[in-house]
Amino acid sequence: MEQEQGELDSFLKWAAELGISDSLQSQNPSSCLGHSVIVSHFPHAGGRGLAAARDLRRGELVLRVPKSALLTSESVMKDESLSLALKSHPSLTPTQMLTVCLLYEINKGKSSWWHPYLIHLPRSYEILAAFGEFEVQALQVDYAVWAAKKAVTKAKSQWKEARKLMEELKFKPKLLTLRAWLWASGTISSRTLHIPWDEAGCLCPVGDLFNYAAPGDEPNGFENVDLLQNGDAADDMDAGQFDAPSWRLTDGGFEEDVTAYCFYARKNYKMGEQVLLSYGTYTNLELLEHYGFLLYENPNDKVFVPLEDDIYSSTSWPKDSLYIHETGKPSFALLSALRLWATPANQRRSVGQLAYSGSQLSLDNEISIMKWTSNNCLDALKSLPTSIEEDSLLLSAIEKFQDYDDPVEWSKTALSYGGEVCAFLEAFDQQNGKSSVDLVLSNRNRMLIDRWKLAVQWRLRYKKVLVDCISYCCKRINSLSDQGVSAQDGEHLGSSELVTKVNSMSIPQSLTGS
Ligand SMILES: C[S@@+](CC[C@H](N)C(=O)[O-])C[C@H]1O[C@@H](n2cnc3c(N)ncnc32)[C@H](O)[C@@H]1O
Repeated sequence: MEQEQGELDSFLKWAAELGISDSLQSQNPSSCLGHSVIVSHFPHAGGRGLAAARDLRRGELVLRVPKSALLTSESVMKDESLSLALKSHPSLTPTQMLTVCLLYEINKGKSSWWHPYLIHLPRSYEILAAFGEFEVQALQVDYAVWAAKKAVTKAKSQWKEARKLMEELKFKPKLLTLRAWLWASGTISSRTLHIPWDEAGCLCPVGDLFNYAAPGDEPNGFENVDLLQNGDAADDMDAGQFDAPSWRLTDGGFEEDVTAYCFYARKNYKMGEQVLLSYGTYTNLELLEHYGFLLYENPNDKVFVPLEDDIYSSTSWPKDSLYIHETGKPSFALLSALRLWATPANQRRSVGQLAYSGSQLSLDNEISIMKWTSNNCLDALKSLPTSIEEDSLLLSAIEKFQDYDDPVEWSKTALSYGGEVCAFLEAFDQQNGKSSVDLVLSNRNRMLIDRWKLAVQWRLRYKKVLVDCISYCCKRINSLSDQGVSAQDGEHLGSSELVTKVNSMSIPQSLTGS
């Protein structure tokens, strides 16, 4: 513990020497922090992060990192032999190049200029590309499994393409492995910030200690520079957003006039509160893919359910706009597409304009699409191998495993759960070639458990949104039926049947955050 603190202190001193500072007025030579922010620990919101060192006002500059302190391909390539070697591999992407640059610096060990920074990087990452087959399958939902497989395959092929260059650069054998590549690309994916001169972005000492909060919580109109390294600007198709001015979603960016990366408080903070940064607008699957975590409450989450082919073909809305919001409400485009689809084909043209503008077409039409949507969500839930209750139990079991210090106790408890827990232990033993009892406490094994937990959390969030959607549809059906016009008996019956089913699907408190 003392050693850790000592290393952190020398890192902050090194950073101060490079001109990194959280103060515009005074420069403290022994630490770059202390005036606006300090390093702190937030076990339930990202682990290590930055806390307000005093009350901060929204818009205040909280950290400045000069360009000369940024680790970019350009800055690492000041090394001539690396620069020459990279030039002979022009087909590598900017991100592959930055990944090689990072490993190149790691390969130098203590002699790397960035050594004081590099030793504070996390040991491992939980991004999708690092998922093993077991964790991939634990996601259960087809499109998530597909995204994870794609991420794994992409990482492998990028590593293979870069291997020759890394051999030419005489990397230590350990740094030539896929595992080292996954670590380096995890670092790049989860920590780089946007810079205008390199699409791979930069690693920003100290600036990469800000944890994430989704954009949208702070009052509208906070304008600042952009930092959308992996992300896209909000592309939600909901009503009211079409004409929204493209106000920026982030709170930090590279500023040419001061040649530095600057970070601002996105809202007022009380002393001790965690100062958060918005890296961009992400769904939970995207957060998992790029950053290796997800949010219990993510206003930007989107859930997709399988739709019939003729729904897609009866509308011009893009497929990725047909989703369900975190609240359970179908997206604007999904409602519009369903309203059109539920209209007889020969009448669609006449109601098209109304449907695309987001209007309800008729009570009958609205009730039928609500009913269809709730049934479709129920079918999607039933098609998954485990229920919400089972996932909740499994999650609490995984949480218990994470707390165990005694491997024998761990494995005894694990075996008593059966099902997916036993399958995990088997997969785990196969991967390690040893018994899980011997290995359970190692960091690597804790990491496997962490990834499995994330997969279960993700699918549980998915299921909860479907349940909320069913609830939403039921309420709509009942309120439309209460309007008294055109509601058919069967429909009311159907909706209460759905409500009963919905009520029986409980959501664990740990996940709802309540
Ligand atoms: C730029 S780093 C932030 C600093 C990081 N916590 C550290 O210790 O170096 C981004 C990583 O922090 C973690 N993180 C950031 N925000 C988070 C949040 N709201 N919840 C959970 N983990 C978060 C994720 O592991 C993510 O990949």
